Amino acid sequence: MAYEKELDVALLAVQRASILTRTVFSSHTKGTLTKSDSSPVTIGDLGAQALIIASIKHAFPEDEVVGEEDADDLRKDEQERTLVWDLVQAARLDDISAEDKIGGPIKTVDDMLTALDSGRSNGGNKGRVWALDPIDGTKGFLRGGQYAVCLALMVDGVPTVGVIGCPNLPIDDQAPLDSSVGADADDKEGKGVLFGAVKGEGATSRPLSKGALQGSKKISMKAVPDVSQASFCESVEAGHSSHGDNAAIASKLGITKPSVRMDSQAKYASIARGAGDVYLRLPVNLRYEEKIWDHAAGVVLVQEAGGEVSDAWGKPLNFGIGRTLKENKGVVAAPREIFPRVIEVVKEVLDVK
Ligand SMILES: Nc1ncnc2c1ncn2[C@@H]1O[C@H](COP(=O)(O)OS(=O)(=O)O)[C@@H](OP(=O)(O)O)[C@H]1O
Ligand SMILES: [Mg+2]
Ligand SMILES: [Mg+2]
Ligand SMILES: [Mg+2]
Repeated sequence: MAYEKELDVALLAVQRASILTRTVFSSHTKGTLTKSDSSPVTIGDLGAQALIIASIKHAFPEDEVVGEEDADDLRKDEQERTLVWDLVQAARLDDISAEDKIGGPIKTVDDMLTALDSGRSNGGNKGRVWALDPIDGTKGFLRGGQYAVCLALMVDGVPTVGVIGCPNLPIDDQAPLDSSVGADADDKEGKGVLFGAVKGEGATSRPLSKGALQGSKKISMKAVPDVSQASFCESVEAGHSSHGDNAAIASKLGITKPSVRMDSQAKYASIARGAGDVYLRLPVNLRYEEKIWDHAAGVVLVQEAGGEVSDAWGKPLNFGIGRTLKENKGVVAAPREIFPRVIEVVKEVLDVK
């Protein structure tokens, strides 16, 4: 299979980082700081980024990484640095050969900071670049909702390998998708899914474990013969996606089921496994540039599960022009057969604004 080693390393790296994020999710100490754009970042985001970049750099030293976070805060704040270091040391896969494939534990605090700081690539459309969101849906992570650990390899600007760890999603791909999935989520028994996909090779899900990779199953989007029966997912935060426009689109499509609101790329994963059908992310503020790490892994998953993804005007997402999708506004994802109808209605709603 193409990109077999890349997929293997990405799955193990995300699995190990999820051990760390789960520790923080269930702890009172989340070490939350506020970033310059007033969004939150926690010791979970920082620790997960350090672990994943260390894994990638061990297996593929020449590859570049576009990561959401950096080490600036930890270099200044000794208390926060110690909290993250303790977490990073404790997060280990309990299968030694799996742990070896991703380089084993990070050796020193300096190595941790170097790894965390190695996600500053500007991306582009040449060569191999990983897009990393160590915790996507940080607000959901803090609120007790869905969050996801997301990693994608882009080759010449094209998302090619995508891995998403969702510690709070039910393992069962067919579990019904309703508002309870997005709210008051937990990572207890029966929860925790690791999704993977390679361009041209299909998409899979398996339980998130603490050891070697186990039991993968092929996933695919659900057939939707009647678009009015579709269910759609959207962001929890009204500032990230226009709930009003999303509702107008659903209504024009004849959809009567209420939307399922959940944080993070768990939305892409949920439609890719056929639990939901459509993901609508209509822009609220046209000046906002979507970040490549918020979409790259989810896009591979949906495409490989039988879906299509574009921006709100039906334009393909361009991942090869830097750290953001500056040529695109909004995101729409749906099964291939109903995608043209969904985009038609999205455009109608946007045109009358
Ligand atoms: N204004 C605006 N518009 C659109 N998107 C934004 C905006 N501000 C932030 N972000 C990004 O949204 C990421 C989380 O997206 P979600 O779909 O999970 O949103 S939500 O948490 O359900 O509200 C979130 O990712 P994380 O920071 O990784 O949590 C942000 O990168
Ligand atoms: Mg994100
Ligand atoms: Mg994030
Ligand atoms: Mg963030």
